[in-house]
Parts: sequence; C-alpha cells; structure tokens
Amino acid sequence: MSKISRHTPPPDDADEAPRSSNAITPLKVDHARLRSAVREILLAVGEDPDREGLLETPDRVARMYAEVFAGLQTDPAVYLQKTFTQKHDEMVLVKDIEFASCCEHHLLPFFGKAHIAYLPNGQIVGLSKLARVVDAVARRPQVQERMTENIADLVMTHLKARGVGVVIEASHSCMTIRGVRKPGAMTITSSMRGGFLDSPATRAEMMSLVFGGK
Ligand SMILES: Nc1nc2c(ncn2[C@@H]2O[C@H](COP(=O)(O)OP(=O)(O)OP(=O)(O)O)[C@@H](O)[C@H]2O)c(=O)[nH]1
Ligand SMILES: [Zn+2]
Repeated sequence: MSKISRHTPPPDDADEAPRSSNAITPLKVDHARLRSAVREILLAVGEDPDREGLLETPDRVARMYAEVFAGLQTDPAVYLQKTFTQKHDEMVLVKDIEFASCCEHHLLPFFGKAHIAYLPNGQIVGLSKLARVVDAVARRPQVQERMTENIADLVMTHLKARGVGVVIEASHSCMTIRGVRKPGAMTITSSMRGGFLDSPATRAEMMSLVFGGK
C-alpha cells in the first residue's frame, strides 16, 4: 500500500490549500492606489473616468490585478509537499496544462499550454498538483523563460526527481495585438534537468509524447 509522506512540514495554511481549480487566494493589493493609478491612465489617454461606463472600472481593474497576480504571494511548493511512495522508473508526463500569465514588459497576457514530465525517485505526486504549480507560477508578471525555469526547479527540488522536463508553448498578446503584430506566432521554451538533460533519448521521448500528434 502506498505510504503518504511529507518532505517538509506543510505551511500553516496547507490544509486549506486551494482545492478548486481557480481558488488561489487573491493577492492583497493596495486597492486605493490601484484605483487612483487606473483613473490616471484613463485621464492620460483622454478618457473621462467619470462617465457612467467607466465609473467602476478602476475598482474592477484593482480586483483583476489581485487575481491575476495572486501567484506573487502563493508559494507553489505548497502543492509538492504531499507525495506518495511508489516505484515507477519511467517518465510521468502531464501535458496540455492550460495557463494564462502576464508579460512583465507590457503587462499584457500570454497564454498557452505547459507540459511537465519527471522521472520519479521512489515518490510520485498527485497529478493535479503539477497543474496547480503551473497556475501559481503563472499568476505573476514575468517572461516565459523564467516561468519555465521556475517550474522545472520546483519539481526537481521538491519531488527529488531523477529528472524533469518542462515545455511551455504560448502566444504573447504583446506580439499579436500591438508592436510587431504577428498573430499565430507561438513561443516554445523548455527547461531540462537531470535525466532529461543527460539523456537525448529521454528528452526525445518527451518531445514526441508532447508534439508527436501535432
Ligand atoms: N524573451 C522574452 N521576450 C518577451 C516575453 N514577453 C514579451 N517579450 C518581448 O519583450 C521585448 C521587449 O522589447 P522592448 O524593445 O524593450 O519593448 P518594445 O519596444 O515594446 O518592443 P516591441 O514589442 O518590439 O515593440 C519584446 O521583444 C517582446 O516581444 C517573454 O516571455 N520572453
Ligand atoms: Zn510583452
């Protein structure tokens, strides 16, 4: 029978760790400051923040930032504390984990899919937890490369895995709705650790499982 183990004591709120897919606690933001900043933006672009349609917009935007940047105060490692003892020498892959994040250069969304594979070292993790890690890491202003690296490091460290591969494919609004305007352009990043770095065959197996049918 599988034994449940915890690498390190869970934080105080781990028992209340989000259980539904979008239940990350909203960030505690300075709502008044955000409201006044949004009002300033509206004035700066020549809008009338006091017209009826915009009256509630500063408050909505403040609440929106609290939600989309909630990862700034969520420790994704929380989701990797509970593991199960299980011998499984081959790769475990969860693919097509949809996410939305925010590019730190323009504060515009980038969104797509994350694929996470790891080689267990006697311990496996609940599959949903990998998706929760993606969600928590995604909700920050960042670049795709750092998001990819962060997820790889988290899984490698907390599962003490023999290897980790993370591939993220995303579309960046800052490249589609403004600037160079190239709708359809996809950015693919990967971060490999341990066995995925050392073994071209392991890496190739992951890529084939992720992209084989495309
Ligand atoms: N490497 C990387 N670049 C990103 C990411 N998100 C946005 N960018 C890019 O960040 C760059 C910022 O370039 P800058 O020249 O400082 O800003 P800009 O003048 O608005 O650039 P343009 O988008 O080319 O108009 C742009 O090339 C974006 O495409 C990301 O996740 N990773
Ligand atoms: Zn951008």
